Amino acid sequence: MIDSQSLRRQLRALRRGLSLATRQQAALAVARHLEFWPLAGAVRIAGYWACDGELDPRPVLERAWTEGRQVFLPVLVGEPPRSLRFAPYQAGAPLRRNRFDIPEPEVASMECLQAEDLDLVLVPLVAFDSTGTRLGMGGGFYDRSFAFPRGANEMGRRPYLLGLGYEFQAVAELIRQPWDVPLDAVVTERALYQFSNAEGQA
Ligand SMILES: Nc1nc2c(c(=O)[nH]1)N(C=O)[C@@H](CNc1ccc(C(=O)N[C@@H](CCC(=O)O)C(=O)O)cc1)CN2
Ligand SMILES: Nc1ncnc2c1ncn2[C@@H]1O[C@H](COP(=O)(O)OP(=O)(O)OP(=O)(O)O)[C@@H](O)[C@H]1O
Repeated sequence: MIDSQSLRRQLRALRRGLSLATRQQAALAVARHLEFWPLAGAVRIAGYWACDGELDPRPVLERAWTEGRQVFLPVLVGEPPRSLRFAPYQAGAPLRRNRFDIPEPEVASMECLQAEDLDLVLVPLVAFDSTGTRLGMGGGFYDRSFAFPRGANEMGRRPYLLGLGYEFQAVAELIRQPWDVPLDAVVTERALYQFSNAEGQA
C-alpha cells in the first residue's frame, strides 16, 4: 500500500493541476448533488476557504446563506496552532491569511464557535475511502478538533461531517489511525457517498 505522504503529494499535485473551469464545474456539480439533501437540517454550517486546488464549497455556502443558515470558516487556535475554532463568515467579509496562507475571517475569538457547536461541517480532504476514513493535509487539525465523544454537545448530538472532494480522491483503502475521525458522508462531482459512521445507521 502506498504511504500517506506519497499519496498526499500525488493527489495534491493532481488537485492543483485542475483548470479553473474544471474546478468550477465540479464545485457546481457537488452543490447539485446536495440539492435535494436537506443539509441535515443544519443551522450552523462550517465551510472552508478552498486552497491548493480543493473542491470549492462556495456554491454550497451560497445556498446556505439563501436559506438563512449561519456559515462559519475554520480559524487556527493555539500557539503553535493545534486545533480549530469556527468564525462567522459572510461573503465579502474581511479576511486575513493564517500561517498556512489560508484566509480566515478577522473576528474576535469570543465570537467563534467550538467544533461541537456546529451542525454540519464541510470537511476539506486530500483522499477518502469507502468507509469514510479521511486523509487531510497532515496537520491533524480536524482530527484534534472533532475528537470529542459522539453525542457530546449540549443537544446530545455531534456535527455531521461531510467531506467535499473530487472523484479522483476516492482511494481503495486508507489505514485508519486511532485518532482519525471518520466522515459521515463524502460528496464529489459524481456522487454522494454515505458511510455507516452516520448517526442512525447500522
Ligand atoms: N482550505 C482549508 N482550510 C483549512 C484546512 C484545509 O485542509 N483546507 N485545514 C485542515 O486541517 C486546516 C489547516 N491545515 C493545514 C495543514 C497543513 C498545510 C500545509 O500546506 N502544509 C504545508 C507546509 C506547511 C508549512 O508551511 O509549515 C505542506 O504540507 O506543504 C496547510 C493547512 C484549517 N484550514
Ligand atoms: N486527537 C488527537 N490527539 C492527539 N494527536 C492527534 C490527534 N489527531 C491528530 N493528531 C496528530 O496529528 C498528526 C497528523 O494527523 P493526520 O496525518 O491524520 O492529519 P490529517 O487528518 O491528514 O490533517 P488535517 O486534519 O489537518 O487535514 C498525527 O501525527 C497525530 O499525531
